[in-house]
Amino acid sequence: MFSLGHVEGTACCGRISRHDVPVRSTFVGIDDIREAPKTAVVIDVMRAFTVAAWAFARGAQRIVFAETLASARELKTRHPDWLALQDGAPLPGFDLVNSPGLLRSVDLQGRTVIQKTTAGTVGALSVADADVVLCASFVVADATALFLLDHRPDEVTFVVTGDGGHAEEDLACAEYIAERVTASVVQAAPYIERARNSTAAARLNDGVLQGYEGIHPDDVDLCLDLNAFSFIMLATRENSHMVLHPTRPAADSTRG
Ligand SMILES: O=C(O)[C@H](CS(=O)(=O)O)OP(=O)(O)O
Ligand SMILES: [Mg+2]
Repeated sequence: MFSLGHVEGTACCGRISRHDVPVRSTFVGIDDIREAPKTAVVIDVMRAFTVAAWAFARGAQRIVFAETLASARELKTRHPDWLALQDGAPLPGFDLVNSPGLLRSVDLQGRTVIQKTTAGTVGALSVADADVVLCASFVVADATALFLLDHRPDEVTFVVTGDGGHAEEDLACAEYIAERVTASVVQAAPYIERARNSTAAARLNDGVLQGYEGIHPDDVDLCLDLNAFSFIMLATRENSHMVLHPTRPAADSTRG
């Protein structure tokens, strides 16, 4: 498996290292998107794409994004064996909630999950026409950076889904991934601390204190668990749906 940590950050012995090819990164909120970018990385750390990664870790085969709660219920009606997931307190007609702490004990082997959340799934659907759509969070950060390093698009549009494009946890994760693509060594701790001190983290911790359903005491820590998983999450169009799949970056053999 290719290790990002060992790629030289500068030209060495005449060899142009991978990091010398600039990848231009832009960071936008959902409402800033006017046209589909070529390569989009949709970030939702707390909690949609931490939850999505945990769903795959628990055996889910794919995740279908729903535009609205109503369309999620309609999909569930048409496909009763699919599991419907939404954020907030449990709702009638839904099977799961958008909590990694609650999801990590559920067996999802071979299942299709319908996911509708406040920000993450909206962000993914807003760039559905992009050539490449990755959905990411800290738990798949380096794998996502490796994919970008491998594919080296000229430009990457990071969609910061939370708080109108200003969610500190999402921006920190996006900046970490962007840095991981261009620099050979990156200290992750400052990025993780920005997320730990974010409004979203405070909201979740407060929700635990208030006893809100649909939040687990471990949710924040699970969202900050850097590189818990080594797969990426690629979203593609399937018929009229946008579907997320876990994909392993190609095993490295010849990368310099
Ligand atoms: O479920 C979550 O943690 C959030 C709720 S909110 O956006 O912070 O209100 O939704 P998500 O779409 O996962 O960011
Ligand atoms: Mg979020």
